[in-house]
Amino acid sequence: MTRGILITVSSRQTAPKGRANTTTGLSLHSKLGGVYTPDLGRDTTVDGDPNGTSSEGNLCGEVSSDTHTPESRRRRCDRLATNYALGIGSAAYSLTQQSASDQPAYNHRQPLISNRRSTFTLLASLGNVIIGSVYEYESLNHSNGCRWGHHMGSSSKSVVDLIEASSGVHFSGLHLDGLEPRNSEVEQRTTSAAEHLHKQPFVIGVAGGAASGKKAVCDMIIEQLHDQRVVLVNQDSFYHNLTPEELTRVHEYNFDHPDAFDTEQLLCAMEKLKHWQAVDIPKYDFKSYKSNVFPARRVNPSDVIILEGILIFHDPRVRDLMNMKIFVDTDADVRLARRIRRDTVEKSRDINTVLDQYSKFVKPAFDDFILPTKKYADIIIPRGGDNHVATDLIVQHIRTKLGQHDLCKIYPNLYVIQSAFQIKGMHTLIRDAQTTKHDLVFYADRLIRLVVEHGLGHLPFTEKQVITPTDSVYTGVDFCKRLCGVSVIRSGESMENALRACCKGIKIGKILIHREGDNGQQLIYEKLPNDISDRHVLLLDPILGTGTSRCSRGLQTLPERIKIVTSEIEVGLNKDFRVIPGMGEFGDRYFGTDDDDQPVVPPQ
Ligand SMILES: Nc1ncnc2c1ncn2[C@@H]1O[C@H](COP(=O)(O)OP(=O)(O)O)[C@@H](O)[C@H]1O
Ligand SMILES: O=c1ccn([C@@H]2O[C@H](COP(=O)(O)O)[C@@H](O)[C@H]2O)c(=O)[nH]1
Repeated sequence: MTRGILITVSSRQTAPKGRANTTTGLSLHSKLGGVYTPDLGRDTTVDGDPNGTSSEGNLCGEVSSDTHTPESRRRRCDRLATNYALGIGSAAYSLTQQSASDQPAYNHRQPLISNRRSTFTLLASLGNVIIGSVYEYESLNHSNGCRWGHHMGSSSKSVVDLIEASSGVHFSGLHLDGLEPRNSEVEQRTTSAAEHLHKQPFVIGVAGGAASGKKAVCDMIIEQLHDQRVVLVNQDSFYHNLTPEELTRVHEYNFDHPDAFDTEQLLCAMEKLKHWQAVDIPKYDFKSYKSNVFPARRVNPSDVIILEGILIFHDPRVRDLMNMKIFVDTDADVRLARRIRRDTVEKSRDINTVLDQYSKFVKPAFDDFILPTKKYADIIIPRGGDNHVATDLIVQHIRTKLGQHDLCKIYPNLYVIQSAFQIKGMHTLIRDAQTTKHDLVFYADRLIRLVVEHGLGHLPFTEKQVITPTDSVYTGVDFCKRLCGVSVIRSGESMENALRACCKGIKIGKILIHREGDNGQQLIYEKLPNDISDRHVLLLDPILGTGTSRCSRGLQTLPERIKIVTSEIEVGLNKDFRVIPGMGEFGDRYFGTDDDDQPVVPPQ
């Protein structure tokens, strides 16, 4: 026997006529006066079964409480990790897992399945503000025995009430813990975050053994980026000054140990540069072993900062500053030969001292501290400065990143579809408060279709050969077919048609998130395909505008296999936490619920 909630109604915009599964009609008045018809589980279909008649995929079907225990629900949501989040405007929403580091490696031909505890990570990319919330799925009232498909808190309001409450400023699940909306402190925090993030420099780390050619590589990068503002910061500048006692026994001092560096001072300097402030960087003197002999070097903030040094990848806090990590990998004998020449010629040291230092400190430290950091590198350059192909590729990548939005420089998983005047034009119309509903829907649909197509382009594929009508072989690709969509009620429903148009018969689930949380719960309703764990998930949410600093954690911990695709990134938030320039209440505008004269009523 099956039991559960069945709420299926058609909204004027999206429900095809004649869909058979409507059993309960339900509509509500939005705060703005329009009538909104919730679309909970409406007309969701199964792969190859566009009528949604299969019991497997009929998400509007009834729900058995015993087959959907909290545990099974949790497991299924754990698996929601194979996701793509699609959005227009500032949309960026994803479900991700808590521990990115212990995930199985991404295999682009295999959907990822995991039973680990999930964290729902809500992401918003608002111009240069990254804000949002993170909350753990396990905290979402599993113990109340609530059934799959029901709204989730025992003392929660009805789904309809919650949708009603969700109208107004669209926050898509803003977690308001510790955040008092509309107070001036928060406003200030938001503004300053926006300012800081506005000019995030691109930070490149270059590590490798002493005399491996790090400086040579940096010089080549700087030379090729002559039209950009690039600064080089050497880890050498942050050597601790030697005490008088250490100076008397300098040959016993280990300059290759991580403790030889004042990493706190380096972090301080980087903090300033990242926040667009000039900084004075000491100049280390290899002869006196002091960094206060020469005047400090004034370093101005720049678009690109190169951090170079033997142990620059050693401290995780320094590594975390980097957008790109390069390890210069040069043979030990080449390094030694270069070092002997450099230290005898440039530093006037005698060869025995150089060899002693090498065997006592330099080589052991390379093996113990430097080589183990090679694993952190994004790029390993064999032969150092001789490798022109590698430096060309690196410079190309940096140029691409510099041409992108700041957020894309920092977060490799964020994709903004390439802007063209057509796209700008559609945004112009959608954002224009004077645009009629008819035009808004028309242009939003066009734009959404592009975002969906773009998102689908990120799906895994295999090579496929076909025979053309001219009997020729064409080598192409075959995209993964195990897909499903999950729309975030309700504005996400505006994207369902585009997804259906691109993927015939695709299953689409739904989630409802309450912006302020209902009894501490933000995930209010969910209806997901049973076999979601075997599918790649496209999460649909057109606009996302939220407001806590906790969100940056979400973006930073975003596993690579979760991608966010959007058509534009907003400038920021205003004092009322509305996305600016924004496009207003997209759901209301799209579904017509902001228009008293045109109520949307379900077909009876
Ligand atoms: N490709 C190369 N061929 C010959 N000598 C090199 C090459 N790259 C660097 N050197 C020399 O080796 C020494 C160390 O190079 P450098 O780039 O300063 O290494 P690091 O910054 O890793 O200490 C320098 O004297 C430099 O002139
Ligand atoms: O006073 C000092 C300080 C450092 N060293 C050696 O320098 C290298 C690191 O510099 P690179 O430019 O990266 O080669 C390191 O191996 C130290 O041993 C020194 O000899 N004296």
